Amino acid sequence: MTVLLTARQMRDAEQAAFASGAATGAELMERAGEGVVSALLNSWGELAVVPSRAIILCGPGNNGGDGFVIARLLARRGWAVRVFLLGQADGLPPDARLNHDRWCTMGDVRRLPFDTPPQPEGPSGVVVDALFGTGLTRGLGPEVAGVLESLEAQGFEGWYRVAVDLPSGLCADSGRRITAEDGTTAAFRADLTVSFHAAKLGHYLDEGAEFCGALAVADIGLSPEATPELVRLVQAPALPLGKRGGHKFDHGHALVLSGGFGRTGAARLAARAALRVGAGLVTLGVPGAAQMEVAAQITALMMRRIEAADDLAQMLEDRRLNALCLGPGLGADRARELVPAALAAGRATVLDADALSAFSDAPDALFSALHPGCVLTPHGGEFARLFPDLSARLSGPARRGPAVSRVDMVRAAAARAGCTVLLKGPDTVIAAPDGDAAVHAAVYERATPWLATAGAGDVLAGLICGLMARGVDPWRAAQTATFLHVEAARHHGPGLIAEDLPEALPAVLRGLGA
Ligand SMILES: NC(=O)C1=CN([C@@H]2O[C@H](COP(=O)(O)OP(=O)(O)OC[C@H]3O[C@@H](n4cnc5c(N)ncnc54)[C@H](OP(=O)(O)O)[C@@H]3O)[C@@H](O)[C@H]2O)[C@@H](O)CC1
Ligand SMILES: Nc1ncnc2c1ncn2[C@@H]1O[C@H](COP(=O)(O)OP(=O)(O)O)[C@@H](O)[C@H]1O
Ligand SMILES: [K+]
Repeated sequence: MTVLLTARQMRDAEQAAFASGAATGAELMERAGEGVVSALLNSWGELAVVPSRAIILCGPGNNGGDGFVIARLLARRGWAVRVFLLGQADGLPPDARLNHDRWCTMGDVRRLPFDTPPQPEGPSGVVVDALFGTGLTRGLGPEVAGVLESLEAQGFEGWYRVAVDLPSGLCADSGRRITAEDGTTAAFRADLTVSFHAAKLGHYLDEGAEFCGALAVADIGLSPEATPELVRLVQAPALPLGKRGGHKFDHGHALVLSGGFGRTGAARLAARAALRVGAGLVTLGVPGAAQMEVAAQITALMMRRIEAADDLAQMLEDRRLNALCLGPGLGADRARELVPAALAAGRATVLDADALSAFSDAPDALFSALHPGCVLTPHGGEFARLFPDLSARLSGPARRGPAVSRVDMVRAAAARAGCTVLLKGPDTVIAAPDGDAAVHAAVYERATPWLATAGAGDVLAGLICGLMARGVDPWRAAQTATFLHVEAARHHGPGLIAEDLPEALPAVLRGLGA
């Protein structure tokens, strides 16, 4: 399992290595520097062949210490290396000071902010940002911002930009830029970020991936963690997806509630996704006025007339209907009518879109009716309507590092709602009420910008519902559906519209050996 760490968890891993005698700080720093050098040589093969030049910006902590190691290793390979230090050598922590002093036997150290900004001194080379890593406590002031700006000036176009551990200015826990006292949010924009031991949450959440460029994680010989609060990175389905034979009723019967005439498309998309992901049967619950419209559009899907809460309650007397999806295209009035009846039936239930927004005036009434078999799938706007206080903490400026993150807020939301909450976005965060959290990030090699298309969220709700109909618990269904959703988008590629997602699933499932 791949996990994403906070700055604190990373420090704990380091301390555990010290306590067990597995490594010293100087050894870890040496391996960190080696990791950066080998990652940059791997990323840009020409640099491994012909020595190039580097400008290395070192900060006042151990991130700066890594920079001095990198300077030494590159100079040994014949590179022309210029080193700059923010602050005084006297103030460096011991391991960073040691590497500063070793570098000083090979070359000089200039002071930051620049007396005279560095010149490119050649058409290409590498700028290394070793200013701040996991120890960033506040925003970059105007002087550091000026330094970063000077390295984006004319002449540096052909230079690669590498961040050590994290781009300076970016929070390790949240992926948000920390705001300085003057209100600015400067951060280093990297082509490649090389982190150590395990990726941090900030590499995947929020603006993280945008500023990291590409991400490499170097092994520095620390042991895997065993703390319970770790956040998992979703990189595969949470369970095998093959069907083990049996009757259609052995794979569950999902019920997707549709909106009225002219508004049935969203529910039909969700229902088709539920069927494609393997639910044995899927029925659309449709108001009378929309029956003709739906009947003209469906074949394998079934349809039942559901006008009011009583109809739904009566239908749910059939225990074979084991998973519900309400929200896509449902309409606010119908949502207020049907959601309480659906929740009272105690089935596995996905609430999305209108089924969430309809309760923005009375979220507590919704929360008290929810049960652990539910999954809420808000996008950012729906999340803000149900959890305005939590959303506000994410939208205001982050003035201190580490800053509050999407994971913190979705965990709080899941605890409040008493069920699984999935906050959608390129960085989707899923949390269970017991504090378990997972991130699925459609970034780096999994970027799927074409998923930002109308109806994509309806398909996701249907996938979760379909998996729950198959008996998958909400926590694993939410993660697996998110993974399949992005896999389907990747399989289809540009030009994707929501209708394509269910149709791409067979190939995706086949590729996964289902
Ligand atoms: N943990 C590990 O296992 C390993 C860690 N390693 C490396 O260590 C890095 C963490 O080192 P670190 O803890 O010394 O923190 P770092 O990021 O260098 O900064 C702290 C300094 O910056 C200062 N400061 C903060 N914000 C500021 C601002 N805006 N403007 C100005 N100053 C600011 C802050 O000052 P203070 O807040 O105390 O006033 C303090 O002096 C980690 O990212 C990785 O690269 C590797 O060697 C391998 C193993
Ligand atoms: N840029 C993006 N990269 C990856 N996934 C995205 C991106 N933008 C949106 N998505 C995903 O697409 C879906 C959009 O859902 P939603 O906002 O509810 O839209 P709709 O209501 O139109 O269906 C979510 O699953 C979200 O995670
Ligand atoms: K850095």
